[in-house]
Amino acid sequence: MATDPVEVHPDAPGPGTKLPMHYVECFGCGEVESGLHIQSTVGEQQRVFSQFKVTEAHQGAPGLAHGGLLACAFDEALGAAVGNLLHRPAVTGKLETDFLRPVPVGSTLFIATIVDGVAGRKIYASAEGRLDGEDGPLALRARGLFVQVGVEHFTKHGHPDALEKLRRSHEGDWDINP
Ligand SMILES: CCCCCCCC/C=C\CCCCCCCC(=O)SCCNC(=O)CCNC(=O)[C@H](O)C(C)(C)COP(=O)(O)OP(=O)(O)OC[C@H]1O[C@@H](n2cnc3c(N)ncnc32)[C@H](O)[C@@H]1OP(=O)(O)O
Repeated sequence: MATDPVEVHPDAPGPGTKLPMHYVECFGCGEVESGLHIQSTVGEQQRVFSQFKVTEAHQGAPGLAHGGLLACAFDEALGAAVGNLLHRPAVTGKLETDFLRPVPVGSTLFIATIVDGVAGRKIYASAEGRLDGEDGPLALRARGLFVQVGVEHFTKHGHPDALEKLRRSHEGDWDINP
């Protein structure tokens, strides 16, 4: 698959910037009580670093994180990297996850994401998740294809007040006017 190199948007937040939640009701990064509460920070070049603290609310097997929620954590981390670094509204078209080690309740998953390449509306990103530290044991790998969409994707398919809700959630550094 041939891709163009990633061009980080000139207005993208710089390295070290802690990313705001993109939507207060988002299960991945918002204020939902049993949500994932993922926090992300911009890294160098086209990288973003995210953390997911696994609690009892996130169990599948006793004491272990649910695989679907781990995939959700990667969806959020990859999507945050794509959206914030490229400033392109995009949705997940495909998400592939390799589960290499169990992730216990009480651990923190350190997710390192890189935006790999762009081909028209298609944006490719990948990530690794390590246990309890940036250099901890490798627990997961994921690859995602995100597809750029227009604002009508959210207004047509989602809540009629989608743009207003996003505006209220966001800190205003995104142009989400149709
Ligand atoms: C205005 C608001 C802005 C807000 C920004 C705020 C800041 C945010 C910053 C950051 C935070 C973000 C954090 C979010 C994280 C979570 C993200 C999610 O979970 S998103 C929900 C789950 N995903 C869906 O619900 C998609 C459902 N699917 C669709 O709507 C469509 O299928 C869509 C848009 C993905 C594609 O449909 P088509 O009709 O527009 O385009 P077609 O032609 O089908 O695909 C375009 C290209 O992509 C390939 N493609 C699409 N899906 C593929 C797949 N599954 N596998 C392989 N290729 C695929 C196609 O083959 C095509 O490629 P070829 O151009 O021909 O080369």
